[in-house]
Amino acid sequence: MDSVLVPDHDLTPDPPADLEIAVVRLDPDLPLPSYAHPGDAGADLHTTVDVTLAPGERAMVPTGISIALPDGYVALVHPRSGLAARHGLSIVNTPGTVDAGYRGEIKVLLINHDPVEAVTLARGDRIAQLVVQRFERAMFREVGVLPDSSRGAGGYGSTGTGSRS
Ligand SMILES: O=c1ccn([C@H]2C[C@H](O)[C@@H](COP(=O)(O)OP(=O)(O)OP(=O)(O)O)O2)c(=O)[nH]1
Ligand SMILES: [Mg+2]
Repeated sequence: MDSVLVPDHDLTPDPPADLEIAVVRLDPDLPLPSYAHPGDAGADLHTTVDVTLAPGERAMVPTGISIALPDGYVALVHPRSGLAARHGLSIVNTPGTVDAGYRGEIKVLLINHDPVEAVTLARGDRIAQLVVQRFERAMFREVGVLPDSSRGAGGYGSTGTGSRS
């Protein structure tokens, strides 16, 4: 091994942001999206409304913010693992895709997967997290035959589940 990359996210209390994103607060009483810890990938989003989801129920929940991403960036709306573990709460379309040109309010399509318990969220609760990423814009060039690969058409469990070592 040539080198070991040493993480510095715990050593730098407040690392500089890599990217500035314009945000409009449609609900000025609620905070901007924010990272819970230095080095976190996801900035938490808040609900502007009280909401209760019965078992199996889903709802489109407003976050009170709209953003303008620079070209070449996307924001992905991911579930929070604590809510998933405790309540079975997830996102129907996880991860939701917020396109760079979208200027509307970011909304979260929550779903309660718990078979028995309802889940209640209060205005201001952190319900999801936004991960901002660069992406590549592809040019889909049609060809007659694809290049060979080791995997080929194998998928959907073709390698099994046991240890492969
Ligand atoms: O979880 C999400 C997913 C999407 N959006 C917003 C931003 C996104 O840019 C827009 C459209 O999303 P998407 O492309 O996933 O939906 P669609 O069903 O393809 O709608 P459209 O035809 O408007 O693209 O909706 C959200 O606020 N939250
Ligand atoms: Mg779309």
